[in-house]
Amino acid sequence: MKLTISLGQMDIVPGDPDANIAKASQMARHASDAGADVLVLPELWSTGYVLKRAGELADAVGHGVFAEVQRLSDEHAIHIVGSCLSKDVSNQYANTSVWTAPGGRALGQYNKLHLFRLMHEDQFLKPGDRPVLIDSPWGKAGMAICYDLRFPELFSSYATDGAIMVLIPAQWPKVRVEHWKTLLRARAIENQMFVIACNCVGQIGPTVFGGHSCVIDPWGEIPIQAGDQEEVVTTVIDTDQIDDVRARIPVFSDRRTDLFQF
Ligand SMILES: NC(=O)CCC(=O)C(=O)O
Repeated sequence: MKLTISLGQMDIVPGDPDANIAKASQMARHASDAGADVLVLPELWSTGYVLKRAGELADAVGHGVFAEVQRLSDEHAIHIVGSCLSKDVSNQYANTSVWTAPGGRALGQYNKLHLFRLMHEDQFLKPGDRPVLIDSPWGKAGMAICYDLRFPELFSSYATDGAIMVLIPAQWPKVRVEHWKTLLRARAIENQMFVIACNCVGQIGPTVFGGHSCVIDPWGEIPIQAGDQEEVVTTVIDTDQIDDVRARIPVFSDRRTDLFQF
């Protein structure tokens, strides 16, 4: 099955949801004009890492920025995935990625499992308590956010549970962009699935973000990779490629499940 994906590599305006929603709106229009089925946005794209202002900037899922995304998804008939600051009924904050589908519905939501201490997430946010696999119209899709990329067991659990792709919104600094590229490729190759990752660009405080948003196929090839500027890039993937790669090198059948847990 063919799936057209756009990555909206945004230069996030810190602490200004209105400015970022305007950018997301332009990106959704651009992606829709390019024929995309799914638009992926970065991690915390509506606010950036201004976690000290979570009380003012976080929204309950379904409200505020999440409702704006639903409006964009309906208007442009496009699925949208990206993470924003959320709050729950007890006013606890999380880094939440929602898969928003046209027609006024969300297919699922995921709270970042591994909080990134270097950017103080552990001081402000509550970690997620479970992996989330979305039943998308193109097959099962695992949800991950940025630092989660360093934890291969999350990706291997998704693959074992039938994922054909994992979507990763991120704010990954330029200084470690080689880790970003290497880990994304490794996760795709070792799990023989598509890895779809959207980073941001620009600078927030002292941190410069690395861009290089990309889609990686189950063989480790990179059909599309952005540079280090704000842009929307689009590519078409064929989910049937997964069966071809898994037939060529049957790592899932060859796993030593008698020795290791997956
Ligand atoms: N926002 C993040 O989770 C950043 C993760 C990161 O930079 C890393 O090196 O890992």
